[in-house]
Amino acid sequence: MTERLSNEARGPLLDPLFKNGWTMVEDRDAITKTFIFDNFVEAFGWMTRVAIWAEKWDHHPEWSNVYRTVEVVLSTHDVGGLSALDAKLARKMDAML
Ligand SMILES: C[C@H](O)[C@H](O)[C@H]1CNC2=NC(N)=NC(=O)C2=N1
Repeated sequence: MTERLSNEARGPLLDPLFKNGWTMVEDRDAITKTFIFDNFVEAFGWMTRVAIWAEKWDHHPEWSNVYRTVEVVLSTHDVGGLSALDAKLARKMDAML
């Protein structure tokens, strides 16, 4: 069962991500990061690899791509805010760079 992150759970899950370039979205319980690649093929290839995990975990990013830049926002729509799944997907995105 996915649930919104408690205050106690946030530090351990989110602080490592904040150290890695993720930030909170203003006025929303969501995290965001902008990834810049060498070129479009690198950007889209990374998105494709991430998409396979997103589908496997049934947890999907909000993201947009312009040329070699990918802007990502992660939040759990079913609970109206951040859950452990967002931290898990963020870690996978960083690991797949
Ligand atoms: C029915 C399906 O399992 C849900 O709608 C899933 C799909 N992907 C999802 N992705 C995200 N980011 N949040 C969700 O709450 C979510 N829910």
